[in-house]
Amino acid sequence: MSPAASTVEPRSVGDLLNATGSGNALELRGVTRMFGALAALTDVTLTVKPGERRGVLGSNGAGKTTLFNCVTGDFLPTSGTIRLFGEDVTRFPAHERIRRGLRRTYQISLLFGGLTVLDNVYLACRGVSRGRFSLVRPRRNDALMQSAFELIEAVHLSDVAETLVAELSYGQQRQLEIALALAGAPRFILFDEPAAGLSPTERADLVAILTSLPRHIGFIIIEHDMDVALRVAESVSMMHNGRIFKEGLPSEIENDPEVQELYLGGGHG
Ligand SMILES: Nc1ncnc2c1ncn2[C@@H]1O[C@H](COP(=O)(O)OP(=O)(O)OP(=O)(O)O)[C@@H](O)[C@H]1O
Repeated sequence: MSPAASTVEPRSVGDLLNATGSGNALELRGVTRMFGALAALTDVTLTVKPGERRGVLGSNGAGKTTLFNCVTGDFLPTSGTIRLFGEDVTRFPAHERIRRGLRRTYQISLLFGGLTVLDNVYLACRGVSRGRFSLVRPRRNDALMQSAFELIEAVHLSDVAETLVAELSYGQQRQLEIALALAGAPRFILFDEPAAGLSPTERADLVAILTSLPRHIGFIIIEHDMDVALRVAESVSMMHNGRIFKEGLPSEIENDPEVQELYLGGGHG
């Protein structure tokens, strides 16, 4: 089964609405997150349609990672609501959101360095499958193993499938993280600065991988590299001081004087 062919049964009326194209994949309404007296997010409202590819840009401390943490359930918002495919998941634990097709990558690597690329991806596929506690040794024609090979190919790592992760380049490890996020028929992925620390060649490879993802998988990409974000995203939300202050097409954002002043001027690290 290829990632493009993956399907998830509808779980709710919201899912059924989305099947006809009238719902949103992700919807935040008035989301605020306080850390003591500090407002990391203030009244954030954001909607992303199924299959849409959204860039979220902003200077250091703008609230981008906190936004992701609220969507994944790593943090609960102080106020506001979060809906995933029409369902209110605001108070759901992270694993319930994963069950509904949400995935994320992290800025920090979470890979098993002592295992091969194939083992890492196979375990990710196994972890989100029904038989995840089986101790039976996998065969190469096992359906999950086939899925693992397809995901490895989708992130351009077929040549190093049997290589230990600790021996991969940094860029290859970031590509592997994308494969892990693709395991188990995701419907929406949050990419947290996937281009950070990559060489120009690796960035070009990353752009090719992200633009080739199956069209039904929507995503948000947080990126400091404006060039990567604007090439991958179809729409962009700009954040500053915990608020979304502008949304538009990549071409509109790129040429916006306020964005240029705030993002390309000072404050961007
Ligand atoms: N766990 C936390 N405890 C206290 N303050 C936090 C916590 N997480 C984030 N913050 C604060 O919330 C604000 C937003 O941080 P956040 O990490 O979301 O920004 P960001 O846009 O992702 O920044 P960067 O681009 O540097 O990763 C910052 O002022 C940060 O110091």
